[in-house]
Amino acid sequence: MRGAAAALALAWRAGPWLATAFALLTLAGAALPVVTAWLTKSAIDLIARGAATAPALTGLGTALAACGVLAAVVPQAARYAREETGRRVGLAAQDRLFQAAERFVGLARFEDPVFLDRLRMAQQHGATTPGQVVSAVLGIARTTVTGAGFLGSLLVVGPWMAPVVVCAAVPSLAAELWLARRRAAMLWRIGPAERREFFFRELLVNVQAAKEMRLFGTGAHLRELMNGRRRAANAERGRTDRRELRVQGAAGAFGALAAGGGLVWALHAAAGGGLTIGDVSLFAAAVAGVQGALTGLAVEVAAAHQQLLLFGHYLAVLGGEPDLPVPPLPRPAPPLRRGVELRDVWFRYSPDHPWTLRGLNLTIPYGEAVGLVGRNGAGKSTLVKLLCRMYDPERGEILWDGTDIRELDPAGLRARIGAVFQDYMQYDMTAAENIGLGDVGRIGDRARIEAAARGAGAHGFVAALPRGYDTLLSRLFFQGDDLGGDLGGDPDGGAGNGPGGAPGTGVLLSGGQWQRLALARAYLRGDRDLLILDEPGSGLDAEAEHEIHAGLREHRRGRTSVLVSHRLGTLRDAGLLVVLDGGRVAEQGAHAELLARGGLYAHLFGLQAQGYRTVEPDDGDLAPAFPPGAGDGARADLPGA
Ligand SMILES: Nc1ncnc2c1ncn2[C@@H]1O[C@H](COP(=O)(O)OP(=O)(O)OP(=O)(O)O)[C@@H](O)[C@H]1O
Repeated sequence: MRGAAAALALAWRAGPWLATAFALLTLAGAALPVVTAWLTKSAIDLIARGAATAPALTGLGTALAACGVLAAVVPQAARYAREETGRRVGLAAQDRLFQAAERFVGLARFEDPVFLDRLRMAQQHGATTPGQVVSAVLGIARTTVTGAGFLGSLLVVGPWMAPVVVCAAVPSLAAELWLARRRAAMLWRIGPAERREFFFRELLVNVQAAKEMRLFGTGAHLRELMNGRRRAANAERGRTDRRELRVQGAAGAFGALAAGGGLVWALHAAAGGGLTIGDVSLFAAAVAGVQGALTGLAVEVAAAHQQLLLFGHYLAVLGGEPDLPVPPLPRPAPPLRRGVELRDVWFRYSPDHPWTLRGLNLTIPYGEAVGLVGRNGAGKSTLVKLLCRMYDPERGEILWDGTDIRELDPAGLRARIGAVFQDYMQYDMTAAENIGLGDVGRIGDRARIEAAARGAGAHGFVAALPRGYDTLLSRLFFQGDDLGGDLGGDPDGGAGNGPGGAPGTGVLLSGGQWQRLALARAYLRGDRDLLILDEPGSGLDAEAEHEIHAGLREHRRGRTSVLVSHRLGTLRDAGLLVVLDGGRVAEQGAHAELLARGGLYAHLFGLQAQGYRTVEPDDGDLAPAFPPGAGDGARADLPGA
């Protein structure tokens, strides 16, 4: 009932007038068959009794014709009202669903397969169920009106037949409800297989996957994995369909036998003079009408029941518990004045995963450029995500100027942070939008976007694109064929970039160019209190890396920032270098201090520097160019020096 009320409320809010019109048209359509049957009976009886006068026949004929016209028009109008209601409800339901998904503060929900299955069901059924429930409720009302009308007629013509016909339909109703529950359970059961099938389906047409698929010849293998999921899901669906066939067939045959028996009685009664010919016509229409109505009722109730069971997933997502606790009245995140401190932070991605951070203690002082270093898997990106509160530590705390970030408004905290993630996004949108999404409040501010692009070394190649900043960075769509319009929009309002204003194709960027755009996106938020850059230069050529890190050094001066990089040369002048190992801070200090200490940093730095040596081993210099403790003497050989 809660689901039905929620679905109906959604439909009502989406368009009260439309919903009312839909209801009235449906009820009018329901009354028409009963009125038509009575008019037909009256006409037949008048003619059979020889009492038909011309005006009476004209009146009845005109009324029947009017019913015919209405019967032709009303269902069309009702269908339009239903479709329009469905469209509006679909939009409202989709918007509410994605708002709800956005309300989850962190990332954990999106890594939980049960939640993802539920989200898929919610997406599939959230948009359509409310419209279908409205249809079903009105369908129930329609069949009830039609059924009640015919049942009344049956009571007049053959009173004992009415309960028989009703009882004959009861098994059908019970069977439909049982089947609906089984079908909803089956859809939930096959959800994971269908989600995997969807994954393989997307993979098979994904341009990035296409390269490896062609080279490694994995297409057939992946296709088989996809088909296997479809076969398994089809087998379950087939089993359900066969069960429905058996159960519905038996219930239908039972009802038909009852109706057939009644018809035999009516024919005998008419032959014996107990019923008029008009009565027989009305009786046949009434039996068919009541049975049709009851079967329709069973189907509508069952469909609504099934939809509501599935709609439960939509409501579960909407009313889902927050993934990370937020106090009812969170404090606004204040401007950073002292720094961010991680105190004895323990974190693992779930209780099934090993600890990623194990009692990590670290202070990021205000105004300091911090460099974060460590082997693959040491936990650097995890630390970055915790700083943005994508997850909460299981033990310990993260303090923003002394306040636990769990007490702060998450949106307010994030508004104070600018970041480039290691797995940054490449949006299939225009270059301006790709940068502007860093700060949607300024997405139309072309001057700021250009300034951010210049800072990230992206302005040159963006300006040289066919439509400059308005060039679509995608080959998935045509430029200018978007009915909804671009977010950042062309200030001149131009449409396509093809010849004659026709839609043109977009452009693809290189890996390093994408990376510079991601950096520009972060620069658009460059005035934020904390700047986090996770491997911002990994795809850049040597020249670009040098140029960008010089810009970054300038940008980070006096700002609180964390830069993660494996290219240790780019971090050497960070005020504080922090080395992570085994989920803890293994060492920290300035470059020279760490080299002198001869620990992990010195080891990694030495290995990397060896690769940049200009002196060949044959020259007698077999030792690493930067042995532990070599200090600044070897600096000249390193890029970014
Ligand atoms: N979303 C996740 N779910 C489960 N485990 C994860 C997740 N993300 C990372 N991990 C695990 O956490 C550990 C630390 O990963 P993280 O990405 O923080 O390392 P990193 O230091 O940034 O490594 P790299 O230098 O390779 O980027 C790894 O063992 C990884 O498998």
